[in-house]
Amino acid sequence: MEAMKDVSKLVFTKARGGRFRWLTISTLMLAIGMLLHLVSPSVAGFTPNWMIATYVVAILLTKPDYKKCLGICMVAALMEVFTSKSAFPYGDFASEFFGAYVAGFFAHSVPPIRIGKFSLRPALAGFVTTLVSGFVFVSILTLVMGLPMSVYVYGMLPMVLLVGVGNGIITPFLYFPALRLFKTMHYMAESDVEDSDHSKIILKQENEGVISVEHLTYTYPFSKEPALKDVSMTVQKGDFIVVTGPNGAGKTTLLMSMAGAIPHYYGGTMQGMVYTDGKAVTQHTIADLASSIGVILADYKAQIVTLTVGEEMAFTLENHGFPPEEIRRRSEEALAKVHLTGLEDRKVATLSGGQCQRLVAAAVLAEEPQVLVFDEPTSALDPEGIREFYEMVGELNQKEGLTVIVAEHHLEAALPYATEFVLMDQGEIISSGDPEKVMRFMRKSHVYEEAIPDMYRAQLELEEHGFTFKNPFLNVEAAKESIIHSFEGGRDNA
Ligand SMILES: Nc1ncnc2c1ncn2[C@@H]1O[C@H](COP(=O)(O)OP(=O)(O)OP(=O)(O)O)[C@@H](O)[C@H]1O
Repeated sequence: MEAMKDVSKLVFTKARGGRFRWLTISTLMLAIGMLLHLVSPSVAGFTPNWMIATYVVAILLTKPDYKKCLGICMVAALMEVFTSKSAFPYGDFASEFFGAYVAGFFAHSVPPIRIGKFSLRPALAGFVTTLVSGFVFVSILTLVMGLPMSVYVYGMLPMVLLVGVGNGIITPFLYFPALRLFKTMHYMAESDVEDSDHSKIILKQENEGVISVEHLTYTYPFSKEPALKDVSMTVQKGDFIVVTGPNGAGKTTLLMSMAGAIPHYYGGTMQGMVYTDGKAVTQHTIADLASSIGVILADYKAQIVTLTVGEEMAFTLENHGFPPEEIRRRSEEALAKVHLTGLEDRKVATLSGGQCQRLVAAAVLAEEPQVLVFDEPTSALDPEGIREFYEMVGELNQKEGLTVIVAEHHLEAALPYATEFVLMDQGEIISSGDPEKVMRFMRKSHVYEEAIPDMYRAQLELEEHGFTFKNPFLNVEAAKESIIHSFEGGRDNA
């Protein structure tokens, strides 16, 4: 470790984001490579190696780490083995092993080398990767088949050189249109800049808490204005935090930064830092973060990937490699917590919206996270569904000790459970603390005043007429008690 940075405010992060986009782009490129391989005619016995050209393009575009480069190239090799007419197709596995590292080297360590706006890197990467991969392939073929040296030297090696030149020409023709296409789809990073590497610095959490957001200013890729501006906030174990604010205030962005999706998935630029479990979010892997912080998105149906409740519960747990009895135990416990016990065989399509949402919560709970993050969970629920939802989340918080963070516009049902209420506007936290204090601020400053629940608004209006109340009207019981108390002599000026 080189340097000590204990002032989070100074930490700058640039991330390309899209941790999984490499998979999408590579799959598409390899599919294109396979099609071209099958249909391209050979000219005088010569065809370019489309598979190498397309995996080089995929690796240059997405710059995955070397392990992922190897993964991409092994898939390419498998496709080559299935379609190869060579006498020893398995040599492709060895040749593409070397190809992976050469292409990875060009992506990570070779600068773009520009002539005007045009980068020479794709042509060079296509040429050199094909030479290395081809050389390994023909050498193995010669050895395995016992071919004469003269065939190797005067036939195969010149052919490798020729295919290398061919690939040096076709690779840019694939690279630049693909770059343009994926950029218009916002699949690409804004620029060639590498992700910030914080591996050599010690980042120290300043405030204690399971999550600590410290002076965070964050700008999405392709965006000029920051979505969060110098936001600081601490989440303590067992907290129930409700975040509100007008549309575009930055609620989802704040939640995504606490869950680590920012910057790991979204990319963008960040000043300041978010810490979970005492560790900077940029120094966690996304897998670590996903198992300690469970996220239920506003579009929760997009998180369902299987057909039945039981399958959905098992899906992530199987991916974690848990044995069947552990999967059964965790599934049953998590379904019980969201009141869906016994529905394992039900088709997901037959569940109500509220049940689907609880299923997603159960699947997340089965991973036994410490923190649950809900982004606008009640936007598609009716009033009864909203009430039931908060009863369930309230139980998870109070009985199971889970820390809960919710972005919410429907405050009436959420606030009775809140230990802390946060008001955001234009990317900033403008008030936070107990719900009563923040709602008074909303009323006084006219920021998102319309979201104040009717019951509490009535209390504030009555207070403006000189009444005082024992308890804030955060739920019917508290309001009833306060009104009775007031009639029994709590009125100030009347
Ligand atoms: N993926 C994105 N790329 C670029 N800008 C984004 C992206 N997502 C959100 N923004 C912008 O960031 C700002 C904050 O958005 P965010 O979704 O966090 O607000 P919000 O308070 O959750 O709003 P809502 O209540 O409408 O969901 C907005 O200006 C929004 O346009």
